[in-house]
Order: sequence, then C-alpha cells, then structure tokens
Amino acid sequence: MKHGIYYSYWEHEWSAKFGPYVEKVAKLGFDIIEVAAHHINEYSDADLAAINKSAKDNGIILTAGIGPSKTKNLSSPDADVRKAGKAFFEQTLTNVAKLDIKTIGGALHSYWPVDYSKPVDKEGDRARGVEGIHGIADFANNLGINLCIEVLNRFENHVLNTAAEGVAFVKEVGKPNVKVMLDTFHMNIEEDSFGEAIRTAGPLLGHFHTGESNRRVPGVGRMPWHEIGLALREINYTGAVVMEPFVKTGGTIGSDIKVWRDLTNGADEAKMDEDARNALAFSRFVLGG
Ligand SMILES: O=C(CO)[C@H](O)[C@H](O)[C@H](O)CO
Ligand SMILES: [Mn+2]
Repeated sequence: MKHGIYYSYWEHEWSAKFGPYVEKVAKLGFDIIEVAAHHINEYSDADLAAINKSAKDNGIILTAGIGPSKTKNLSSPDADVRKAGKAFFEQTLTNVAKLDIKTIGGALHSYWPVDYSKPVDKEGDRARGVEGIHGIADFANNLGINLCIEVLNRFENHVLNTAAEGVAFVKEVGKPNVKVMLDTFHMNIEEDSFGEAIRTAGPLLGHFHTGESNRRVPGVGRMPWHEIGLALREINYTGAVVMEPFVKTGGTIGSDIKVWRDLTNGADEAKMDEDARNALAFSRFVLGG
C-alpha cells in the first residue's frame, strides 16, 4: 500500500500549478502526490517533462484526480457534450500519461459537482455513463492508465452513491482497467458499514481517498479507521491510499467542496505541513503500508 496526498489541500483553485508540490510532499514522507487533471491540457510538454523528472528525482509517484465540468460530461443527454467529453478525456489522458500516471480517479462517468436546480435522470445518465467510460477505456488502457470511478455522496452526484452501485457500474462496463474508487468522506454519508462497502468493492477497488467526516486530515476525527484498515487488509488492497483533506475556504475549491469555515484552526503553512505529516504517520500505522 502506498500513501499520498491531494495537493489541493494547500490551494484554493483546481488550476493551481502542482509542480512545486512534488518536492514538498516527498519531504513530508509521502509516496504519492495526487494532482488535479482539470487543467493539465494547459501544461506544455516541457512543463510535464520537468515535473516528471522532479517526481523521479524525489522518488514520488503521481496519481490524478478530476471532477469533469458539465461541458465535458460523458453522460450528458446532449450528443455534442458527450463528444466534447470524449475529446477532452483523450487529450487529458494523453497528457496524464506524460507524467507516468497510472491512475486517474473521480466522477469520470458524469460531471461534478452536479447541478440539482433541474431534475436529474439517474437511469439515463447511468446508461450513457457506462457507454462513455466503455468508449474511453481502451484508449486509457493503451496508455497504461486505470480509470477509477469514484462513488460520491448524494449532494455531489446522483449516479453512484454506494460501493454496490459502483461495482455494478464497473462490471457493466466490463473493462479490466476500469475500477471502483471509494472515499471515506462519501462512505460516511451513504454506507451502512465501512467494512462491508470495502469488501463489496473487493478486487475491483482501484483507488481509495481518505479524510474525516468534515474533510480534515485522517486521525483527528471520528472515522472508524481500524474497521477501514482491517477491511483493506482483508481484501488484500495494495493500491494507493490518498488523503484528500479540504480545510480552507475560498476559491473554486472552497465553493465546490463547500468549505464555509476555516477548518485549519488558523494554521499557517508550516502547521498544515505538520498536520499532513502526522496524518501520514497515523495512516501508515492504522491502514498499513
Ligand atoms: O471526493 C471528491 C469530491 O468530493 C473528489 O475526489 C475530488 O475532490 C474531485 O474529483 C475533484 O478532483
Ligand atoms: Mn474523493
């Protein structure tokens, strides 16, 4: 098991440059940095080559996260949007591969966060999502990339809210590089049992996000970490465990994640680094790796 952190912990914008964080997370002792792929198509080949070199020099693996926008939604009822979504993913995956990234996770099958001001068509969106992921799976596989379909809570997406729904979706897609992704923050809202949800995903679990129920770093709240660790061991999970803390207000990250109060307790960057380092030690101890 390898441990990582989403660099957005320190930032306000999904567009924030991730290059400078590679060395920082290495110094904090992480194995992985998760980067936002939302704006990766704006990076030049020289930028990506420099970041890849920095990752190699620092012994860091990269993974990618993404919340596709409404205009790139693979499950849209509008065929032109689905087409734009496919083109966006092909370009994004091509650039992601330049960083030797093998895992991209998020609401790849849909868009994020969902606009609930209009009625949603869960069945239709799910069916088009299966087709959309099926349509990009081989492209990703040829680049050695796994597509990890994140199960999100009801307030952020309607298509997949439980591990059981995620597993059924992934089985219907039926491609070896399409996997289920779970996140303790979302599980805490939707699942009856953390252990059961992880066991339900079993060998299909491809990526795992951690965070407390208020999205602070692991170890400071009331998440049942021992139960989670036992279940991950039980299914012999050897993939990435990436903490995804969101603690700062402001910017598009603050508004998309709905952080309306300072969850850092006024921490400066040095204290945020220390919190991340402590959360890593806690995660290695309680989850393994
Ligand atoms: O858990 C999440 C959203 O609540 C997601 O992992 C990411 O934040 C999203 O895909 C943006 O990268
Ligand atoms: Mn997540």
